[in-house]
Amino acid sequence: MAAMSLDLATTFVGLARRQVNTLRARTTLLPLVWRTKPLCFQISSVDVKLVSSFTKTKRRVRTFTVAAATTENDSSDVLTKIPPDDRIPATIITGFLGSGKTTLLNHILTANHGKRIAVIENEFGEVDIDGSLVAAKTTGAEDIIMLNNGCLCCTVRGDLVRMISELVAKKKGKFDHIVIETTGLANPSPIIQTFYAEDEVFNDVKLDGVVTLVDAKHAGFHLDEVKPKGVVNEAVEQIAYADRIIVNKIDLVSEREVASLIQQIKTINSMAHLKRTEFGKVDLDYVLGIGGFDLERIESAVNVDGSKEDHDHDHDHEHDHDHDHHHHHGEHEHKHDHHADDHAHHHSHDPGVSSVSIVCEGNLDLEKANIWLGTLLLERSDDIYRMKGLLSVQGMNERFVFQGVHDIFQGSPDRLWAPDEPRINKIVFIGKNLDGEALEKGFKACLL
Ligand SMILES: Nc1nc2c(ncn2[C@@H]2O[C@H](COP(=O)(O)OP(=O)(O)OP(=O)(O)O)[C@@H](O)[C@H]2O)c(=O)[nH]1
Repeated sequence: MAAMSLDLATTFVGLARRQVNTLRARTTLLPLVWRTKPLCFQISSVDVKLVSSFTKTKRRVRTFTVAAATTENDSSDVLTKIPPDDRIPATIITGFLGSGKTTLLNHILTANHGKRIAVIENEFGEVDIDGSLVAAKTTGAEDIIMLNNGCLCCTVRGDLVRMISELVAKKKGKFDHIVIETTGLANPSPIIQTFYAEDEVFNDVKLDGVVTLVDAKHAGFHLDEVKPKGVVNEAVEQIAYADRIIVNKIDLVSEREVASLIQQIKTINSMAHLKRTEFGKVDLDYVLGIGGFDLERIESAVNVDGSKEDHDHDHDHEHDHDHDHHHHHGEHEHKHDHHADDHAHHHSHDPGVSSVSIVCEGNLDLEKANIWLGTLLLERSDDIYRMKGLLSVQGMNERFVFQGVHDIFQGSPDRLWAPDEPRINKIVFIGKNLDGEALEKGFKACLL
């Protein structure tokens, strides 16, 4: 048991916001509570359970808490008992039209991984399921369900909830993983939010990750496409929400084109791991069981020191791979990356969506950090697509980790800081119209 016994300042920040466009319009009051408890902490997404249960109340109050396993007296509303997270993992496969989603799905279904997979495929209109999913017959995927009367991100979210609930009710124990293939025009955000906002889903299924296929030949065109005001560029959104990006169809383009595309992708999303491939051929553990929304895996996402491009051992390239060119220590935002070769691209794609990293040593004043982050969510949660962070809070012996998708926020103490470990805070934001300098300034103002 950790010896320290702190009950750090508890700050409430009232947040009111308009919900994202695709969800019901609503006003939300969000008290943000950070606390540490003296006993061993368990990281869990249970705090989101708290979130989702609150969404049922008329005045939608959400409590973001540190969840800790403790039997200590506690009169606050902080959740203190965490059940083990044995929910069924679900993976969203997204990507623009023709990028290779079904090809990847076939690869997953035919690969030898021992997992029993239930598939939910979302296609517009009539489709020949056996035709598109050639692997369906041969692999005996536990269940293949079609959603073909609309797009998952728009009209059929309710259907998705029903299907998942039905799958769980009828087949629980008969499959190990759910894979959902979206249409090529889907915006992943409302699909992601379904996993948190709907109790029927949340109780039994946890979102494992968002895998985005990118067509190496055509993606540049779609990313650069200027949409009318207020219309999202789906290709950009699909990359922005990804945990894993697969740059597919590299057989159709030159190395230089791939490198340039990768650079462009990284300005949008510096958090995701990225792989280049042909016909969706990636290791299965690259796409399944990735824990993209797990607090215990925050570190790999916020670690901006190394390249996030993963290389298969059998896939050697002689050229320079255009690894991350992140600016460290929070000095700049990624959208103005000054890599000479690729400079032109950074100003051509939707300039609104980018990644900002802040890396900064020091201890945070809890109250200030609470207010800063709370206010940021209050004012900007529509624009903040995803965020992940690892913080050093004054007086707290553990690292504090958090992740968020728009106004959904999970935070928890993580492992103890090692005695000689530098107290380095790391945060990555992905979103629209992010002002890297302002974010860094706001963050630094919270340091002691
Ligand atoms: N040359 C080449 N073709 C590919 C590759 N991956 C997939 N394809 C082909 O590209 C076409 C589209 O692939 P799909 O897997 O159907 O793409 P999708 O994203 O599911 O397509 P939609 O459902 O229409 O959005 C198919 O003919 C595939 O065989 C690749 O790496 N290289």
